[in-house]
Amino acid sequence: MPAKLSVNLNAIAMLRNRRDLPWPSVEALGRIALKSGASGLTVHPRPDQRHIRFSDLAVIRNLIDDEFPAAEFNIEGYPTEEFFELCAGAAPEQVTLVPDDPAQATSDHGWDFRKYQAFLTDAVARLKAMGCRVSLFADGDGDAQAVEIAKAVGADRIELYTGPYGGCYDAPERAGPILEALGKTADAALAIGLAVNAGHDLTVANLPELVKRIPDLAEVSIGHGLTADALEYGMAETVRRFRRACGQVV
Ligand SMILES: CC(=O)[C@@H](O)[C@H](O)COP(=O)(O)O
Ligand SMILES: NCC(=O)COP(=O)(O)O
Repeated sequence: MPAKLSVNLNAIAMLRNRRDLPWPSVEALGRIALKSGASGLTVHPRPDQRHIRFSDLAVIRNLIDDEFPAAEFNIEGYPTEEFFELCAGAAPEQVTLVPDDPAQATSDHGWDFRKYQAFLTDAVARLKAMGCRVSLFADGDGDAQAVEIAKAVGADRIELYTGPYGGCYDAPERAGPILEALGKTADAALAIGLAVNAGHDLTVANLPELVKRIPDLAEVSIGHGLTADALEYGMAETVRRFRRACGQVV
């Protein structure tokens, strides 16, 4: 089965937060994404709420429940008490735990599974008790032992951190070994019954090779590149609408 697409709304929320105005609306754009066949919506609320606000979570939960009951809500973040409370309130189908420092601009590494084994065992158990599927953000460095620890702490899935792969956009000759290491990590996970997600800096250009190397990829979550494309491919019609609003005959 082809990988499912979960649309990450963080970039939309970040644009919205430039002004004290309700647009672009995470609800409206989330609705368009789901109407267009995305299988879920992803958010990564950070403690300073610089992208997704905590109040967005109920809006997205209601959107899914009321209009797209087959879709999934995926919430990503570092497991603080505040994060557990957000998950308890929003009841996401999937939680992806990410080892982010609050000051980090964006996610840039997976868990150190050896160091955080006990911590993750507790966090995963708490989330599973809430009924959430749990995925753990993992470096795609081919470390099979790390993947075994991800399984041992009770996770259902890992999410491969694809930032270094996405970073090869201007030097595709560097992508081969990075893709192979991601593939080896996925092979190790799938062999022990862990499903595999992937995300970070994925694009229309780099997805085909990724899904070819990892045909059993369960889900990709994509925000930044997808939002950039939405702007680029939506710009022409939008300029025509504004020209009409100016009274121009278009
Ligand atoms: C875990 C991950 O790689 C992404 O979810 C990332 O956190 C996207 O969030 P930002 O768009 O806020 O960088
Ligand atoms: N989990 C990765 C994600 O949700 C989106 O990352 P990006 O496409 O914004 O880099």
